[in-house]
Amino acid sequence: MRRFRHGGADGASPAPSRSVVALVASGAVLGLLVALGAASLAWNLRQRQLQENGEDLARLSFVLAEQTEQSLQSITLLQRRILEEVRNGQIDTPEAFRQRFGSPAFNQALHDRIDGLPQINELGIVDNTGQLVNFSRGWPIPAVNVGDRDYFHRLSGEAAPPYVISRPMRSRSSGNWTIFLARRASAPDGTLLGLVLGAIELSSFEKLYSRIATEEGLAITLVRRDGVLLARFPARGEITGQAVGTAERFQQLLAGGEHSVTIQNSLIDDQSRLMAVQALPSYPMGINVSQTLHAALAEWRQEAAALALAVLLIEGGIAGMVVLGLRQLRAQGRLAEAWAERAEAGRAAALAELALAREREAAEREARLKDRRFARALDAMGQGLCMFDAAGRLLVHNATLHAMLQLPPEALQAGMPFEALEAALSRSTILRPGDAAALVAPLREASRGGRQGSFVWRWADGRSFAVTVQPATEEGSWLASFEEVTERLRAEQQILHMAQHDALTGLANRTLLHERLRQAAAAAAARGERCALLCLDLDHFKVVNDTLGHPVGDALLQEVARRLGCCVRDADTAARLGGDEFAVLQTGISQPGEVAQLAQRLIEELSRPYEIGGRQLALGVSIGSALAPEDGETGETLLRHADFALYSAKAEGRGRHRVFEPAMNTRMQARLALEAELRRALEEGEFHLLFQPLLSLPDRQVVGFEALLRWRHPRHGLMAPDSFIPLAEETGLIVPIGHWVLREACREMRRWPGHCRVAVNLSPVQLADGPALLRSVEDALAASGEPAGRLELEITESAMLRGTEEVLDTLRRLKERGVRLAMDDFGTGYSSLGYLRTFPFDKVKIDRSFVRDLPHDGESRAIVHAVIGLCGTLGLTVTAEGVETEEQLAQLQRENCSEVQGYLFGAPQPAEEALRLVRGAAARRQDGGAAGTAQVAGLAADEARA
Ligand SMILES: Nc1nc2c(ncn2[C@@H]2O[C@@H]3COP(=O)(O)O[C@H]4[C@@H](O)[C@H](n5cnc6c(=O)[nH]c(N)nc65)O[C@@H]4COP(=O)(O)O[C@H]3[C@H]2O)c(=O)[nH]1
Repeated sequence: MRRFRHGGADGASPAPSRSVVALVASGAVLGLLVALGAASLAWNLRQRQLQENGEDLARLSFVLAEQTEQSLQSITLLQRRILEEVRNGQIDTPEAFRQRFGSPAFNQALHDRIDGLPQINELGIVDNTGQLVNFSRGWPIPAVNVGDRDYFHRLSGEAAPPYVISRPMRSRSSGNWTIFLARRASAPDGTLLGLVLGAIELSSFEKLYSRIATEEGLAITLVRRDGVLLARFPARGEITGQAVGTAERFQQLLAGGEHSVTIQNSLIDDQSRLMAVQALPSYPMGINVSQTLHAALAEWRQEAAALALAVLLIEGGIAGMVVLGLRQLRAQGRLAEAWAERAEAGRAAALAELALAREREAAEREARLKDRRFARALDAMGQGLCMFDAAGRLLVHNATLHAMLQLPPEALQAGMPFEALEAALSRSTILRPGDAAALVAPLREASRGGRQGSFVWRWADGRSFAVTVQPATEEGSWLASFEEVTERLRAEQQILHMAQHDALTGLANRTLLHERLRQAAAAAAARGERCALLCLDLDHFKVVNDTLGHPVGDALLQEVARRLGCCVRDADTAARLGGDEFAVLQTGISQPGEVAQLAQRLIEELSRPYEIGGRQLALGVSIGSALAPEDGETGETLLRHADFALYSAKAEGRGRHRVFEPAMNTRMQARLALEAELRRALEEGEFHLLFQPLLSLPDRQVVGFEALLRWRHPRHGLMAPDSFIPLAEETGLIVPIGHWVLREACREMRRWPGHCRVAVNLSPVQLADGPALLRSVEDALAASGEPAGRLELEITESAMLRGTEEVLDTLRRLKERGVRLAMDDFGTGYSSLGYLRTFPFDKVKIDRSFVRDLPHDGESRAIVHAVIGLCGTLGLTVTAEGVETEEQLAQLQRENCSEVQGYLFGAPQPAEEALRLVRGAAARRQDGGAAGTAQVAGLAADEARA
């Protein structure tokens, strides 16, 4: 009381003025510290945001570079195979090159080779003058010359590089923006023979990028290392093919290491961008994935705004407190004066004190309000937040964190140590056992000064949260923020999954299989852990796909993949290598017999009938396997050896499993040589036809011949069709060969009397392309000038098994044209009788396996009886095949069979002998009498025996 009176008396009180200065100074220092702390926090958040976005961009550029590399690898593989053919075929002049690779047969081969490789648009062959001589797009080849193209100049000159990736240009065959991967074919003396071209349309890259680059400000660019722009999303068509940088700039962007991320000014849109550049490992190209800084920092701007608001509120709070303190000091001063001047005016002083108390109360209310506003701002943040002091006790947290964890309001309390926090989290209804401990352990570590930075907190229910731990103030307090990143992680996982899995079946793709194979082979070589690679090929899938259409083919492949998945263990890898090729990597093998057991299981499972779209389908599977480390120590060797074993399995009749043996290496070379020879045989005229007579009953008159193909091989001599037709069907060569057979058979028929027909065998592969078959038949008939009714086409019953509307339509159109249709090998397929009603056949040929056992075998007798009876009802001719004895003939005559064919009447014979046979028979008919016919049979039987 005295102190106040004294100060008030001399009018210059030093104590209150010192308090005022101290109060204002501490308010200013506190405000400054808060502002500095917030600025530092904002800067750290910005750096973290850039780092996270940069990592995302780097990951994406890596995945896209891998995928582009794969596309180019598939072209390179196909080109190398063609260049190997140049070397193996000892092609050493440009003329020989043009002849070998400019043929229709090679056109079909090109088409087949890119079948199932959607990333390649076209394969082409160019001669040494730049003239296009073949391409996979079709036949005939348009007159196109690429002699003026940059890649032709570079590859045709001296010291040419092994290959060139062209500038983007409009393809002269398709008109679309395209880049070419061109390789030079040289003779052994270095002479230019021509080029092998692989084309990729740029729109395929741009489509892919547009699907991926959905985030704002994202751009994906494919560039050549010399800075030429190949493709970009968002598209900038006007600068495609132009240099948008230099080789130096490209190097500079890569300088930061494999996954370098930098901030650069884009040379394309002049915007400041966060860029990640990834070079392709084997080609002079790179992927640049970038995001505008504006878009990259969008999230950060929101956080910074919330922080600024929070700082503003805190600063306001501090200012309020200072003002309040000043007022209080002033009030104290006034009160002291009042005490001094009016000591006896107790009542007035009491009133003043009361007023002061009210004022203080109001100021406190104001401060509480500001606190609440601050808390509300914190709660409004999208991220969950909590702050800990240096001793690891909870200081502050926001409502977002509460909501995220679905905790009751009182669960988190200021001052809580970690043990209490873990106990509180364990009471959350959505956290599972272990989730709380998984969070608190790294937080505790952070409080000891260990782990600061970001980590992902995964919940047992599949959700993930990015937790960022960072220092908050110098006194050792620190902040943990929580953001749900489940969707973002899922999207990243999905991109990774897409790059490693087959889109149709979801199985591992070739890239992933190679990776796992490499790891397993390395483990086998280093630690003796055995693994095996099984290569699978679906028998006859191509025919099903071609005849029933791709949707059915796709559904079938998906079902195959599902069954495959059921047969293997989790540790194994089931993969689709493309088309109908699958593979299984079996690991952890203790006995080699386990491989055979798995192969048997796969054969049984995949051969069970399939029900697709209400239709029953049958497939077989052939399997080849190789075991590591015995059969190969690297992934490549294992794959090659399993492939050889697969070829052996297919060659031995399909539907079986073969284990790799060293001798297969040699056999494989022989098979590849046979394939090359088959291609050459057509051009060199090594095929010819034999003709086997068809006789009517009961008069035994020759009514036609079946044309049967033979190959006069320069080294192996005469080859029967069974030894090369399956390979011709597999490679598609059966189409040009079948066309030759039709023309040749119709040409020969012109020399026979008018009542004699010629029968020609059709392969299911020919039947699969109806329009091409119709053209081929038209062409053969037009060239011979003979009526269509003299041509009979034999279609095997197994081809009909895959019958569809399209096949039926082709048969109807052939029938409308007047061609006769015969069902061959009747009785060897399923539900044969149904086909006779549905398909427009004129004739049925009973398979020789039923005729062989006549007349003694009761079952064969019953089948022959039933077929002849049914065909009689339907008005169809019946030909019995493979008649060898008089006994068989007598039984067939008893059943009223209408036609016969077999060694008893004549073996397949050269055209001149067939001609002599019909002319002799005609002469004898003019003489009249069955004696003549009997002679025909006797003569033919002699020939058969000879
Ligand atoms: N045991 C016995 N066999 C007899 C008798 N009479 C004829 N054969 C043989 O039975 C086969 C009849 O032809 P296929 O059933 O159409 O069966 C043919 C046909 O499916 C196919 N083929 C032949 N030429 C062609 C062709 O130009 N194109 C197509 N796609 N396939 C052809 O090759 C198969 C085998 O032809 P080839 O070896 O010439 O064998 C011929 C013929 O020599 C007999 O009394 N007893």
